[in-house]
Amino acid sequence: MNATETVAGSADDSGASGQNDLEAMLAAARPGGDAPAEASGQRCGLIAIVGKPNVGKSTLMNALVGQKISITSRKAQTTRHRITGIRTRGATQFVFVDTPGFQTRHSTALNKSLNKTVMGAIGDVDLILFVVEAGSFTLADAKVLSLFKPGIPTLLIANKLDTVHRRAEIAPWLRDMQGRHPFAEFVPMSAKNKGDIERLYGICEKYLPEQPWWYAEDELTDRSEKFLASETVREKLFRFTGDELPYTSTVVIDKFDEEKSKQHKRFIRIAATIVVERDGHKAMVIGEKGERLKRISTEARQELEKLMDAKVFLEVWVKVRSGWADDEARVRSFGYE
Ligand SMILES: Nc1nc2c(ncn2[C@@H]2O[C@H](COP(=O)(O)OP(=O)(O)OP(=O)(O)O)[C@@H](O)[C@H]2O)c(=O)[nH]1
Repeated sequence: MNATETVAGSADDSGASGQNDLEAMLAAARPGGDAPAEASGQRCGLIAIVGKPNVGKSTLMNALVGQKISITSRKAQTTRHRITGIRTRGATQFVFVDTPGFQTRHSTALNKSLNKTVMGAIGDVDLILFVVEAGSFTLADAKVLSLFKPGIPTLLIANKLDTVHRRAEIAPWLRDMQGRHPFAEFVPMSAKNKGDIERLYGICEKYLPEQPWWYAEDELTDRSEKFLASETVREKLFRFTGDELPYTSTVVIDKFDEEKSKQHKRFIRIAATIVVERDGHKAMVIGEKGERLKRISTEARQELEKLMDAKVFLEVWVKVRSGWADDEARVRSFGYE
């Protein structure tokens, strides 16, 4: 067993905003298709970042991908996994796959679907980054860990090391962790520390197989623009409602049409529906005199215009679907299966 004792410095502010990713579970097909021609010395592989909610997965993902994910590719989805980010450094292409926050507390149909997606996402990756908070291991962490199939190299990412004031306590904790799973390596670090992120690339690299890259060097994501639209509205929804709104609220894109325009290079018309569970939630989203909904749509539109380099017309509706998180058929109809 190889313990990589990395002691991080203090956190800086480079961590990007956390992204909750409930929408990230639409399956597709495996990479391949238009892969670049054979190239010697190249490495490329799939990496899943997995862990219970709030351990810093999104922060880590954003730090590893290097910048806010933007649309760079309009080609059809060619991966079975949902690719969150692609980063090419030197001879290695790191392809990060998405795993929704693992939910252990509730067991609605939505959560069952989420958990299935987590298992699907990590079944055939090349490397798993199992993220926990340094010095802590709870039942929820154990539940996530219990899903891992043997044989896939797994790094224990002991994140938020900057919040651990007594570093001496980490060594016995790491020894305890050794007994819990045959981890390939231990990486105590802070997702907010640039030096740690650099070191992590070096560690991950050797677990990725030698094979030609799947994507062009400058591609960052292969998510569709429609998906990006729903995610952007969702991000603004949660930003402006804070913790008040339950995570079961979601965003459905009803219309996504690119139209011809004389004035604009690209003109995209989008209709989105925010689906909430109760009338009270609907009122919360709409806000006083519609102010909150207006802010959500304005900010989402402005961001989408930048991301897609287009003029965007965005309409956002709010609908109440009571109990939808418990209704399996409905969860499927929203594309979560
Ligand atoms: N101090 C410190 N805080 C961190 C670090 N990494 C993440 N955080 C914070 O931890 C909180 C949760 O981070 P996220 O990246 O949203 O966590 P997540 O695991 O993606 O959470 P879910 O989306 O709920 O699954 C945020 O407030 C982050 O700023 C770190 O290395 N040090």
